[in-house]
Amino acid sequence: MMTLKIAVAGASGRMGRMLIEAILTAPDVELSGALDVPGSPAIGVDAGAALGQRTGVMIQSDLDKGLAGADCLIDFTRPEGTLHHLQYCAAHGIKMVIGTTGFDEAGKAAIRQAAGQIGIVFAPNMSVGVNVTFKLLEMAAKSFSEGYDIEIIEAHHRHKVDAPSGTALKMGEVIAHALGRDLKDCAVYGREGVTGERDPSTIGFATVRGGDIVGDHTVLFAGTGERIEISHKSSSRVSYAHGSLRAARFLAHQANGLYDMQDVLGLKD
Ligand SMILES: NC(=O)C1=CN([C@@H]2O[C@H](COP(=O)(O)OP(=O)(O)OC[C@H]3O[C@@H](n4cnc5c(N)ncnc54)[C@H](OP(=O)(O)O)[C@@H]3O)[C@@H](O)[C@H]2O)C=CC1
Ligand SMILES: O=C(O)C1=N[C@H](C(=O)O)C[C@H](O)C1
Repeated sequence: MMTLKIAVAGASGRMGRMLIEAILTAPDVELSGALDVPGSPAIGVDAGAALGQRTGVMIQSDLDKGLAGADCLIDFTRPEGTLHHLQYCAAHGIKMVIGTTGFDEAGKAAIRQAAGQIGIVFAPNMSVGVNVTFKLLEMAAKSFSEGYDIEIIEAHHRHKVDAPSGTALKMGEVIAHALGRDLKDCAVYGREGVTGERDPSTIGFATVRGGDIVGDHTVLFAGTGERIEISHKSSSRVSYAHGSLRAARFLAHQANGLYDMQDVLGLKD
C-alpha cells in the first residue's frame, strides 16, 4: 500500500488540529508537513504537540520546507492564505484539498485556473451528511417549486469570520439551480426595517453566531398549512477531517481538474 504524504495548512487552527489528529491515526497516510502564518506562536512547535504527541514534523511558515515531499496539501485557512498556497502547489505539482470558505469571484476563478495544473477538491463542507443533504435539497426544491417560501438558516461558533457560511451558500445554489434560477438574482441576505411582503421568487438567508456551535444548517420550505425543514447539525469537526482525507485519497487517482465532494462521494448524477 502506497502511503499518501499530506501537508496541513492552518495547522494550529480548529480544523488544522483536527486534520493532524485524523492523519496521525489513519494507517494509509503520513503527515509530511504543517504550515501556519509567519509570526504565529505555533511556528517551530511540533505539529502533534496539541495532541500530546511528538511527530517530528515542525509547524513552518516557509512553503519550501512545509511542503517538501507532499503529495497533497489540505488547506483550511483564509482565502488569502489558500490563494498563496495555491500558486505554490500549482507550480510544484502538489494536489490540494481546499476547505476554506469566503472566496470572492476572483478567488474562485484562481482556483479553477490552477486546476488546469493540479487536481483540486474544493468544497465548502467535507462531511458526508451535508453532501447527502445537498441531494435531498435538490429533490425537495423540485417538489416544492410552487407555493413554498425557501429560507436557509445557519448557525456557527463565535469565531467564524464569513457569513453566510459556505455551506449555506452552496445549499442556496443547489436549490436555485434545481428551480432554474440564479442565486445571484434571488438571494436575500438578511432583512431589516420595512421590507415589504416577501417576494416568492427569493431565497432568504439568516445567520446566527454564538458560543461553540460547530455548524447547523436548516432549509425551511414554508407553504400554506405546512412547513418542511431539512436540517443538518454537526456535533464535531471530525466529519470534516475524515471527509478531507477521503478527498485526498480520491485525488491520488485523478487527473488534474477541479472536483468537489459530490465527485469524491460518487453523488453526481
Ligand atoms: N469545508 C469544510 O468542511 C469546512 C470549512 N471550514 C472553513 O475552514 C476555514 C478555517 O476554519 P477554522 O479551522 O475554524 O479557522 P481557524 O481560525 O481556527 O484556523 C485557521 C488557520 O489558518 C491560519 N491562517 C489565517 N490566515 C492565514 C493566511 N493568510 N495564511 C495562512 N494561514 C492562515 C490561522 O493562523 P492564525 O490563527 O495564526 O491566524 C489558523 O491556523 C474557514 O474558512 C472555515 O469556514 C471549516 C470547517 C469545515
Ligand atoms: O467555519 C466553520 O466552522 C465552518 N465552515 C464551513 C462553512 O462555511 O460552511 C463548513 C462548516 O459549516 C463549518
